[in-house]
Amino acid sequence: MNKKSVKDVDVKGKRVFCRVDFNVPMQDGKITDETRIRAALPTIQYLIEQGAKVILASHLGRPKGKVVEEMRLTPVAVRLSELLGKEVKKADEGYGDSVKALIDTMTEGEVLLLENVRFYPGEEKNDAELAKSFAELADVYVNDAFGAAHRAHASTEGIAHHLPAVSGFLMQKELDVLGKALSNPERPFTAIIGGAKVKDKIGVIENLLELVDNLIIGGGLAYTFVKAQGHEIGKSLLEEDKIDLAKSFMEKAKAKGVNFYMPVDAIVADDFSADANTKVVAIEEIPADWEALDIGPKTAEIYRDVIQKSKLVIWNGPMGVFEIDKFAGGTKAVAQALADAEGAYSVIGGGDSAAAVEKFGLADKMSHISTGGGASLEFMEGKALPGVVALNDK
Ligand SMILES: Nc1ncnc2c1ncn2[C@@H]1O[C@H](COP(=O)(O)OP(=O)(O)OP(=O)(O)O)[C@@H](O)[C@H]1O
Ligand SMILES: O=C(O)[C@H](O)COP(=O)(O)O
Repeated sequence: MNKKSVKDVDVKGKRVFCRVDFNVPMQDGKITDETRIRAALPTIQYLIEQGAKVILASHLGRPKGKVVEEMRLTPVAVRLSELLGKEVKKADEGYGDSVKALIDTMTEGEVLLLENVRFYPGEEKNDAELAKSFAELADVYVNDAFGAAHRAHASTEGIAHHLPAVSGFLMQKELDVLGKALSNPERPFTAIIGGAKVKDKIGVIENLLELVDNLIIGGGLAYTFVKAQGHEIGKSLLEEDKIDLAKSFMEKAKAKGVNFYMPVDAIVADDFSADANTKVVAIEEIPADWEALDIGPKTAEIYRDVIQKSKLVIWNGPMGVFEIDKFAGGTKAVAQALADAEGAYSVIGGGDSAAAVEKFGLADKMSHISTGGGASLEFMEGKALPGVVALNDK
């Protein structure tokens, strides 16, 4: 990567504003998945060891510029303190005099977590004044929030214009792994694209069609492609206005010699629920009153075979409604195929696919699980990430 990292600056005794992505799922005030907190530890620990005054900032949820009590970062400070084995102070504000006073009392190696930066309307607007207010708290800016790097916000982009601005270790690792995969892929290179909607995956399919040997389609978005092939899809998810686009993707794949894999069978249900009646049908035989909620066993077998023969696999989006056990089989089969494919480097593109791999207990079998959902998707679309662009060049 051509951006400076935390190793390229002297942080000893300095106040370091470190943007992390602690946007973790919470239920009743409890953190239900702490992956993102753990992923930020190497940078935080390094800053502590180097004798920096570590000022951490993050968003949590989407409070839309207002204080939302349930979205305070207090539970994160408590957990982080346990993971670091040292006290993490927690500010009740994100900037201003009260925060400055707290920072004035900090000694080298101490850690302070600021309040949710999205409590301020200026954060998501990338307001210049707010960015300055954040910058006034520190001497150096470190961005380790890969998960939020696709957002041009005051704490991810604006602040970088006021301080020496470098990347953290997580940011570096994510960019290195994803960047290498897209610029110099080992072949055969396979991309698996699932999830709910074609509309959300247009950019990524377009970009990957230029790069991959195999493109595997699954999830709700697959049925717009099935319809584009001329089959009836019953009540399955359909984006009418994307049928022509789906056709053009299939034609482009053919022209480029990309193998385009689509479901050949599906698990259909008479209702979108855990108690629905289900059956396996061939893809051209989806009954009018039923909806396809998972790929079928024959499809899973074909996809497994392609995955096994690949050297690099990138996966974004589940193959079915994996939150309901009855429709989780296809997603699980793909996850298992990746886990078993010893010769393949497997990259999970964050979001729901990462949650699925966790749910099936296969996370430690994957080569890299991105901490960014939207960020990894935009990266795979070939877009520049504002939070990265703003950092200092080497
Ligand atoms: N056949 C299907 N019919 C309806 N919904 C489906 C189907 N297959 C998958 N889904 C749903 O798609 C959702 C995931 O889609 P989404 O596009 O958000 O995936 P993603 O890109 O992995 O997520 P993220 O945006 O978090 O990265 C899941 O909630 C899943 O239940
Ligand atoms: O969860 C994420 O993908 C990141 O933390 C970004 O969150 P956002 O989609 O609310 O900007």
